[in-house]
Amino acid sequence: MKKLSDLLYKVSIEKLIGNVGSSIKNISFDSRKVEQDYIFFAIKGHDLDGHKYLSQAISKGASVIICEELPEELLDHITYIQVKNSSIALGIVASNFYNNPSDKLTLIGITGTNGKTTTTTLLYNLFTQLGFRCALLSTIENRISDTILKSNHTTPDPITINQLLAQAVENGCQYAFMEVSSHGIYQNRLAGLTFKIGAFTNITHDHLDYHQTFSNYIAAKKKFFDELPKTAIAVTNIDDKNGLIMLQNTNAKKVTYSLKSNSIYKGKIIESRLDGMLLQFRNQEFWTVLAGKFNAYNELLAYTIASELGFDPIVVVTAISKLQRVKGRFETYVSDEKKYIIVDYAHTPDALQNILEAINQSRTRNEKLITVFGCGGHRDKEKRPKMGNIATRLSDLTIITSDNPRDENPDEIINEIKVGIEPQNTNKYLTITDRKEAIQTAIKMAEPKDIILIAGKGHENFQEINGKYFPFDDMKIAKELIKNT
Ligand SMILES: CC(=O)N[C@H]1[C@@H](OP(=O)(O)OP(=O)(O)OC[C@H]2O[C@@H](n3ccc(=O)[nH]c3=O)[C@H](O)[C@@H]2O)O[C@H](CO)[C@@H](O)[C@@H]1O[C@H](C)C(=O)N[C@@H](C)C(=O)N[C@H](CCC(=O)O)C(=O)O
Ligand SMILES: Nc1ncnc2c1ncn2[C@@H]1O[C@H](COP(=O)(O)OP(=O)(O)OP(=O)(O)O)[C@@H](O)[C@H]1O
Ligand SMILES: N[C@H](CCC[C@H](N)C(=O)O)C(=O)O
Ligand SMILES: [Mg+2]
Repeated sequence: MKKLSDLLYKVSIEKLIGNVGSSIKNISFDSRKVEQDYIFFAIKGHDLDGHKYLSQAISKGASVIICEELPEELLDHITYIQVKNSSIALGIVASNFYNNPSDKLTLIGITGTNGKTTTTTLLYNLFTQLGFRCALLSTIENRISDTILKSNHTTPDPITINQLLAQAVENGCQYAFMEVSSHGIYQNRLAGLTFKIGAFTNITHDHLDYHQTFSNYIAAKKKFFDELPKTAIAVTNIDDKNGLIMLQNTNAKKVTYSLKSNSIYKGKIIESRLDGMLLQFRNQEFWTVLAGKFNAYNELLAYTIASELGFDPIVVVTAISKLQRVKGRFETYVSDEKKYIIVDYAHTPDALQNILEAINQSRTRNEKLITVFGCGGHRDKEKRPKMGNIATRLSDLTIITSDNPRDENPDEIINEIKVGIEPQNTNKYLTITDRKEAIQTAIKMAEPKDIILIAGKGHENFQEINGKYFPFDDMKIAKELIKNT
């Protein structure tokens, strides 16, 4: 049990009704999960308003309500705390409840449209290699040292974040690397956390279904940097045209990295191949098995962060040169017949363009490039025609198929993708709704040395159709089909 008064430390309270001397068993923002002696946070959400569930929370045992609007009828045995923003209060109380774990380790957050999972995973592997116990909060999985825990979000809710970080502290972790999504920033899932470094990868078209406009989306990302303390370091990619905006109003130390513009941490690609790259960071050259220009950015960001944390650049580069590819990110497999399979999580127009350009820059053009991809249902529809345009423009053949249709009709999604195809490319694509069949067709059509890119689902091991999750793993399926074709 924790003392309510201790949990309220740093929360700015507008009005308090009741006493703060009581003991609290746990905290929740979901009335369905409340038990005896819980604090319930009423949050105005995307679809529902948590203020509608006060009586359910109380009947399940909540003794304290933290809300933005007080109910008309107040009960004697309940403590009501009115705040300006319940989600910010939730973040602060969640940190207090778990003894402020982010103060006890070095927390690094990475935001941006693409590259968050790759960079946080590279950092986790890099710092583990340097001999530290580390934690990772990512889209693919959460890790506390060697223990792998399931991840349901890119950036989880504040209770889960603090629970994971507390576990990390208990486990002796010194560093934690986490992905910071724009949803997470906008919904104040990071309130109450102490970051040592906040870093920006890039910003391109995604999630406009949620943020409505591109400037809102930029503002959501920028908020992360605006809220960093003076003691933190704000790192940005200045090759991205919105990179400097992130640093405009931050109190943190400002650090830049780039492959093109002039910056503090300057990198260069000397040679680029499908099986790796020769890179130069500042004046040190090294070979990496990661492929694609975007991975040069991801490795450069990892290098920048490690250098800013005080590690010797030579030690860092040596460790970076040993890093392996991240699951579902430019993951490759070459069959006995020398058909080349690449599985990548490119699920935005920018990411698809980047991976296709990376492949095109590293091939001879004596072989065909076949792209298999679709777009997720119940997600930003503006991505669809753009991705149709890019795939057909940059591949010899495109097989448009389903991603995770969710509650949408997969054929309608495919039709929306087709809208973006330019007239000169209309003879360069097929549509096959069933993703496995689409992969099989690509494998059958490929000849030795041809390259098949399977994009959009990366590490995912399921396909979500109408609320059901069917087992589906692009790489596993491709390998099985290659064996049996
Ligand atoms: C649209 C969105 O982001 N929703 C997230 C948000 O839910 P919400 O607050 O809007 O929920 P709501 O349904 O409107 O309900 C409002 C409040 O009423 C409460 N409630 C509701 C019903 C009830 O009976 N009792 C009750 O108390 C809810 O617990 C909530 O506090 O806050 C929840 C807790 O943090 C999240 O789990 C939830 O994620 C949903 C499931 C989701 O799908 N989110 C995706 C889009 C997402 O967050 N993605 C990003 C980025 C992905 C990427 O590109 O990498 C991520 O970080 O994962
Ligand atoms: N730095 C980068 N710049 C541009 N594209 C990238 C970069 N890094 C990765 N990509 C592309 O974006 C895809 C997704 O990468 P990654 O999973 O690392 O991004 P993310 O930011 O975690 O995405 P999500 O928002 O889904 O969590 C990769 O499969 C690759 O095609
Ligand atoms: N985190 C992203 C991942 C999209 C992956 C793609 N396979 C899809 O299902 O649209 C999202 O939820 O929008
Ligand atoms: Mg991610």
